[in-house]
Amino acid sequence: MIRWLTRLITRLIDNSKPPHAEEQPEQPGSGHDPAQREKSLRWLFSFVRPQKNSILLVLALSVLASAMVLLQPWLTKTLIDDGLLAKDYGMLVQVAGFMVLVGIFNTILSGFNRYCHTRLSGRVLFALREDVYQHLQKLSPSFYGQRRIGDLMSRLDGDVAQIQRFAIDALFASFSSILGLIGAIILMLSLSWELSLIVAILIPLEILWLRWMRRKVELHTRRLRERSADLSSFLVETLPAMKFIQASGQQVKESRRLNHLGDHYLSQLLKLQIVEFFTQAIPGTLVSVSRAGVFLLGGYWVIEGQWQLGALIAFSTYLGMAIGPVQSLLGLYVSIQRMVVSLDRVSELRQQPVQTENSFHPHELSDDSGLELADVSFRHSGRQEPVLDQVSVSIPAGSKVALSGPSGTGKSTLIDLLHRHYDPDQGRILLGNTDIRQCSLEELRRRIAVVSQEITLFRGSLADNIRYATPSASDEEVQAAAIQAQLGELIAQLPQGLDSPLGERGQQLSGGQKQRIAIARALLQKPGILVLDEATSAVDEATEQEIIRTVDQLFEGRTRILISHRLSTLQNADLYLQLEHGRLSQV
Ligand SMILES: Nc1ncnc2c1ncn2[C@@H]1O[C@H](COP(=O)(O)OP(=O)(O)OP(=O)(O)O)[C@@H](O)[C@H]1O
Repeated sequence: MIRWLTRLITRLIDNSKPPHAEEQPEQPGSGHDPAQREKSLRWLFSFVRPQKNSILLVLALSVLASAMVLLQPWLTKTLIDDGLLAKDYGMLVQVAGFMVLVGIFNTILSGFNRYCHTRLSGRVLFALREDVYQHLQKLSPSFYGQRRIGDLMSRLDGDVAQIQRFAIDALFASFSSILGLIGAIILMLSLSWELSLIVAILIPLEILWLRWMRRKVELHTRRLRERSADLSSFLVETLPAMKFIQASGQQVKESRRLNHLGDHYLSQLLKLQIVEFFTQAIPGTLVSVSRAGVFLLGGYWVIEGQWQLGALIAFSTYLGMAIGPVQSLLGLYVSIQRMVVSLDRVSELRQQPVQTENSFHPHELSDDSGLELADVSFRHSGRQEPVLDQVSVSIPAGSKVALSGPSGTGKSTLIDLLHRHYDPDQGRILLGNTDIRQCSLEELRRRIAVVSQEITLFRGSLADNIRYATPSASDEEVQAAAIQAQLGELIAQLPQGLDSPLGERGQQLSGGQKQRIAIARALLQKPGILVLDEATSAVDEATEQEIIRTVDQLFEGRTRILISHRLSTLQNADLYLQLEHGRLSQV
């Protein structure tokens, strides 16, 4: 069933490229490959399938709701022809009473239907978003280095919601439309088959028109989604940098940029609205013409006494009911185009290759394992020069290593390779005797704690931030790690001590305080290898010496790798390594 549906939709949308496609530079997420689309649609329906029971319930409710809607005009017809015109008071009271009951039942039904529908639709939305987010969690820093965060947000938010709207809302809308259409046609035929022909002429005309317009809708929707991503990117980029913008006196320039982006978005939105207006306007006009035709011909029959007034009123209501579903089905055809744009954009993220896969059968690691780089070469994608060129080094377990080298030479990249954010192009990295590609990623990253220059802090208390990588740590352990990392003074200053909230990204803390939080985090992680990558650059030399003494004391017997441009940080190491021009040498 799902396969049939995905094929049908693929065929509906892929029989031609959008206009001017050849003039457009290929955007990420603007794929037109039918096989790819079918795969994306199958992925989409994999979130709908687990909701089978809820779907059946909502479908059953929709059948009932459609029956209630179809009943109303029939009751009106009975009221007019058998009650009013036949002057039958009993019938009049009976039908009026029944109408009240149907109305109450309809209200209860539609409230319950809406509740079930929202629940189902929300479940699909969150499952979809979670799946994409989980995939994004596996992607390497190079992916994030190339992408605008605002664009990713726009895909995860706006595009996923657009897809969900189609996957659930539009499918139900089409189901009730088909039901309503079938019911209305049967009742119209029973009233007058001659007048029913009018609907039969309308439908092909509308289909032809919409087939022609849908390509334009797709093109303009794609452009609108891109403009929306531009706006999100702007906000994501500038809001966290407000202090810098103020210090540089560039507020007016940034406001102008926002205005400019807003104008682009608005003009694209208006273009889309114009296209959608014409898409709807022609079918709307055809409906008015056909309704007038029914009243002319049917009215003539009533005047001539060949037909009853109630039947004409009921017929024209059913005509409206038949045209409504036809239009919403054709509208669905257009909304598929909108959904496809979003599906392409989200699938493009979902299909980003994961560079470092987790091992299926991870090897055990021991805590006192030495580290070895054997002929390791690595080049960042898009760069000519390798960062590491056949690097080999052996670091015995428990040693203190000083790693230095000019800025931009690849020290942090080397650490990223240890953490498997990337895998070497050539060579192997061994922990103990195990290639780190054969370890569990989680275990590897727990065993190698990296404290870097850029400290990530989240909203939450100081304690929550310290135990981020070790959520099971007790309050006492958190307290001990904080004191060891020289955070005692900060804790004393904060109103609620360790439980004080840090605010967004810890903006109220100094650089040195943030670094000490990161060191406390690493202490709590109890790693076999600790890497301090310029981790103490934001504290004065005396505090730095104090932290390094503490680290040496606490991590005695464990491997420590210190990266710094300050010579004082690198004192008393067992091994001095210098990285330059891709080569690692002992000094
Ligand atoms: N994701 C990436 N994509 C492409 N190139 C990158 C990426 N990350 C880093 N580089 C490049 O790799 C080289 C090494 O960068 P890296 O950050 O490892 O240097 P570093 O020695 O740690 O520098 P610093 O001492 O200034 O922190 C630089 O030329 C940098 O521009």
